[in-house]
Amino acid sequence: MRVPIIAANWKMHMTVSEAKEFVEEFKGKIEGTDVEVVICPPFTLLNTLKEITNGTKIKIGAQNMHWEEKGAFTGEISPIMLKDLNIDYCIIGHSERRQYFSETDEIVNKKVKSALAHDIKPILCVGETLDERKAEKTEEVVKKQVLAAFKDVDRELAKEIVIAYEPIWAIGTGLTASPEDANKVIAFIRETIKELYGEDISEEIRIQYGGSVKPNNVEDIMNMEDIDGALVGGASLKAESFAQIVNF
Ligand SMILES: O=C(CO)COP(=O)(O)O
Repeated sequence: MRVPIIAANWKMHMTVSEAKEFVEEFKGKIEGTDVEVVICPPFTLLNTLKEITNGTKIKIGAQNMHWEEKGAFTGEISPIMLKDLNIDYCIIGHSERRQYFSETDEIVNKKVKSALAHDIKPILCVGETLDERKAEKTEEVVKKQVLAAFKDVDRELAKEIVIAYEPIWAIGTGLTASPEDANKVIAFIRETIKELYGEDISEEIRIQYGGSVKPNNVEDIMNMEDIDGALVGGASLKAESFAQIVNF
């Protein structure tokens, strides 16, 4: 049985006072949930959020990390620093990082391996552009991203990775893949994991959908057989709407 996981990606939003207000309202609304709930805020909020969510069901993740433990990498944050704050998860390879910060499949693979080595669970993002979808290359693109990200990752650690399938054309656009289409690609990703690690790992690994998930479409998405959760951007910024999503 895979435990569903719904994660907030706050991207470059929220101040300390906004985050405190959010948690104050949000924590009481999700007490009854069996879903694993993760909030991934900007680095500046990790410490505060870790403190104020202590004793709640909320886990905290970062949105990015460097793969090295320390060194002359101005502006970067290392896995040691994240672990120092007891951070549970880290989003890796989000399409915005691939697109605006030139993250390649090789970099994503280094970050995935480094996160796992430091006991941080990666939320690994993959997904195709609109042009790639129109050219019917979705499976090819997603498979290449998955194979590259999992390169040299041991079986036992592989199952700790959460994969987020986020079609780029559905992010922040209000367009969503239909639940059936999203499920089809996610089932294909699961098949790819099976080819790599066998059926037991592929049945255990959790795969989320991301891209304009809202309170009004989350239930249809979560009801699909292969979809184990959601990675939510815009609709995770308000406690009320993110709580509705978690309580789908
Ligand atoms: O990129 C996303 C989550 O990582 C999705 O963002 P939206 O939910 O705003 O489309």
